[in-house]
Amino acid sequence: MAAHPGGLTAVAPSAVAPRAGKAASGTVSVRNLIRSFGPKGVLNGVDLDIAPGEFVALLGPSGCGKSTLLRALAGLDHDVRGSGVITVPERVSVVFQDSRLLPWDTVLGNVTLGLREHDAGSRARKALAEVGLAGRESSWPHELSGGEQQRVALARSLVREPQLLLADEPFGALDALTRIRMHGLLQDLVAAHRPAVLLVTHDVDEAIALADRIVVLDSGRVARIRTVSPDIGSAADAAGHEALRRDLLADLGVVGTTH
Ligand SMILES: Nc1ncnc2c1ncn2[C@@H]1O[C@H](COP(=O)(O)OP(=O)(O)OP(=O)(O)O)[C@@H](O)[C@H]1O
Repeated sequence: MAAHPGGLTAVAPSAVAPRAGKAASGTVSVRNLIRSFGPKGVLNGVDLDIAPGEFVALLGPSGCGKSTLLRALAGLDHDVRGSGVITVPERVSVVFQDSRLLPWDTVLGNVTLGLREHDAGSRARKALAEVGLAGRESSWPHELSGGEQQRVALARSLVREPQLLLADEPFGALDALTRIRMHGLLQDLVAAHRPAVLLVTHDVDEAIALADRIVVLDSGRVARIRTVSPDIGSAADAAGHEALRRDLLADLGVVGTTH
């Protein structure tokens, strides 16, 4: 196991740094993860496993710690108090709600950013074609719509062939129609590249549409794990879809809601 690039550091003598390592197998494992910002406890003993190629959605009320968990897996937070053990694969990519493209570089430049391989350009062009942006390599980020910018962000993530894709509300800022299109695109990309995925979302329907398993976080702990049947999207299982939706809304404390 190697050290986590994010440096999961303990700053208080009473806190033990979350230990992090890399799993060659591509497995994700979180054990008894505790995290706090100042006096505020955010994650209070999270256990989570994600198998290679598995798609897990993370739902939970606002402020329950979803992004904190994702950031812990990404190794993004520094000077944070906590303890626990995190194991992630070697290659991890992250996408956020905003595309975080560099405004001073072209679409192609953004996708190849940091890639040193001699074939980076051709791989980036292929990734852009996969997300439906062939021919837009020379465009600047400001010339793209919000949905197109998120497509570039997805291409930038996938060109690195991640074993784990961490996605923090990647479609949260998009309109409903673009969002549905992006769901289809993400499904195609995941089927082609087979990364494990952890998707943070507020959207129950998005979670049901995309995930193999849905983890509900509450008060910094895993409150519920629900498996999504592969048939759930089919017309034949409309009742199953509705029942799962109802159960998840109840998990989230939303009762008596049908839509
Ligand atoms: N860097 C930080 N410094 C201080 N407090 C933080 C920091 N990051 C997160 N928090 C706090 O931790 C708690 C959990 O935040 P987090 O963003 O993980 O929640 P979330 O479930 O993703 O919320 P939302 O659904 O609203 O995005 C919040 O109360 C937040 O204010």
